[in-house]
Amino acid sequence: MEISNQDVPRIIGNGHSGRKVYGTAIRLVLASSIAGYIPFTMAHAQTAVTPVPGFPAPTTHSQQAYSPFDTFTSRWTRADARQIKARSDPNVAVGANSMPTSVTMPDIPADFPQTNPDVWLWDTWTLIDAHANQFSYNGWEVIFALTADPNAGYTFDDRHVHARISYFYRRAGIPASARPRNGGWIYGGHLFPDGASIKVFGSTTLTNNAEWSGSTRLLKTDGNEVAVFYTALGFNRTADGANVAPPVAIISKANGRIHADLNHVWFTGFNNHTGLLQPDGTYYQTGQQNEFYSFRDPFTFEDPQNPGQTFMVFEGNTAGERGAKDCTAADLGYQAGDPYAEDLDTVQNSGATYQKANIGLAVSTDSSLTQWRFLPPLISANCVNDQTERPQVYIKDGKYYLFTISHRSTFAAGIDGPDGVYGFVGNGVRSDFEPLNWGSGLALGNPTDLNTAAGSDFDPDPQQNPRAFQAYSHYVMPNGLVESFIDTVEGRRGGALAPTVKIQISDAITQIDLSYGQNGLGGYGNIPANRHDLDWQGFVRDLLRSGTSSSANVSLASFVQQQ
Ligand SMILES: OC[C@H]1O[C@@](CO)(OC[C@@]2(O[C@H]3O[C@H](CO)[C@@H](O)[C@H](O)[C@H]3O)O[C@H](CO)[C@@H](O)[C@@H]2O)[C@@H](O)[C@@H]1O
Repeated sequence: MEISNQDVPRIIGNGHSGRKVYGTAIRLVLASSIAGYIPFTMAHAQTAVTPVPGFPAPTTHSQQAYSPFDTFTSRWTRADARQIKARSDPNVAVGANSMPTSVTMPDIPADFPQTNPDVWLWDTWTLIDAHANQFSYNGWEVIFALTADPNAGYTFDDRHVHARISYFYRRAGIPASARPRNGGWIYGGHLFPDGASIKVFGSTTLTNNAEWSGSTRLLKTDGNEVAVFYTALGFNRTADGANVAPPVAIISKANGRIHADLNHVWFTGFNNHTGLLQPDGTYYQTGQQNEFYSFRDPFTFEDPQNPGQTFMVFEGNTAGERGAKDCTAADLGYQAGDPYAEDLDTVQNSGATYQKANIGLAVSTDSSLTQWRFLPPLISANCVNDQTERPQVYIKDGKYYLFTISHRSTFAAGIDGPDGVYGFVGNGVRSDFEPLNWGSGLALGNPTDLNTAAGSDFDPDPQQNPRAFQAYSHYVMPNGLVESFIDTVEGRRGGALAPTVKIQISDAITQIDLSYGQNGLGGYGNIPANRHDLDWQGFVRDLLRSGTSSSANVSLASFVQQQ
């Protein structure tokens, strides 16, 4: 039986709470199914999803767009997240709608190169404009990364409380095949002057502070002023590293200027750091509500559907007391009569109420981007996952993708999935987002046991599964290129840029491009600019005039002459 959109309950359309709603209507197609419960195959928006035997059907998400200022928050439900396992296990998910390999990052070799032997680096991002185009500056590609000192006496896992934002640069326009194996990034040093970022905390007493992720905007594409949006972290710790109070997290901004000559790139400014946002306890959980709260990782952008406004997405948690048993049937997201649905009380008593991530939204209220106002979250993952980190907005073919990274360890009881990048698609910044890839959300995960016929779970046992944590902090770049950093491969710790991979993105489906690089693995740290600032041509003229004839400069010159 088919029902038209007139018959669909008012989850969509202009009548819903008087909200302005964007986009097209949906159709539900009912079909016969297993086990005699209300049978259906969904044909919402574009993706048809058939339930996997033994698993629930995913939640119906219309992809319907709402105004960014609306109160609608989409849900990544338990019914959705259970699709990760349902559709990953080749023993279960055979045939259509399964994803045994299409969302798995290829194996990184254990002999990977360090990006720089003198620094550990992890979360990495690029110099972008308001639409996430990646700019070179005067012929140099520039990246920013969280870094720590491998020789300072702390462990790789304790690096977070010592994190400083650093920058790296390399000549633009040279193909990955002509670069050194480690990508050829030159370490530029810490981005901010020593002692500058702690000023955000004013007179608050701290034992130490750190700089966490992370995005950098070239404010005018024909200028050199940049704004760094980052998370200032303040800690009060005992000598053995225990927090005596919840860390203070302040989403902050500092402005500076980029400079470059024929030999190097450098920055000035960044002396004044402005705190922009701290959680409000209404939409976004505070440290008082939960000492393990997450509030960080700002990413700013302009939305073509709402010209003149600058928005920010960030990582948050649903406000309220830690562990409060207030997940709802909608957070679980099961269809009526689904035999594989869970009981709400059982879920809440499992400890899942400690996992309540969200992706937050804020809007700037001044032209200098120093005043911001919270808007309701875009997505919540109540009773599903505790951390939706480093969110980004990615617009392609008129579709709005929200990508976010998450860990296996932060999924709620009863849900399993790999460390990796998860994604959601809608028709606007605020949408009823459909989790990518058959409702699961998984866009690109680390290799797991589920990729082998013998596998049955995401067991990170290093013997069976030495690459379960091979890479993390994936960032999706123009043209579907995805960069990340190496965490652990066969027990070897990384702190280096991972090989770039490429995903094909088409509506609600993503698939790794195995024709990219060698069997899907491109160059280590292949993070190319897709735009070049206006001085680029002049810079290259100077370069040619200077007679500098290193192989890199010759490659650059020949590349430019082809443009
Ligand atoms: O360094 C803080 C920034 O890093 C992010 C994203 O990578 O948060 C990561 C997080 O740590 C986990 O991920 C690590 C891999 O990067 C892993 O090595 C570690 O074992 C994990 O705990 O850092 C905090 C503090 O540990 C934790 O809550 C996160 O999951 C990003 O969100 C931060 O800005």
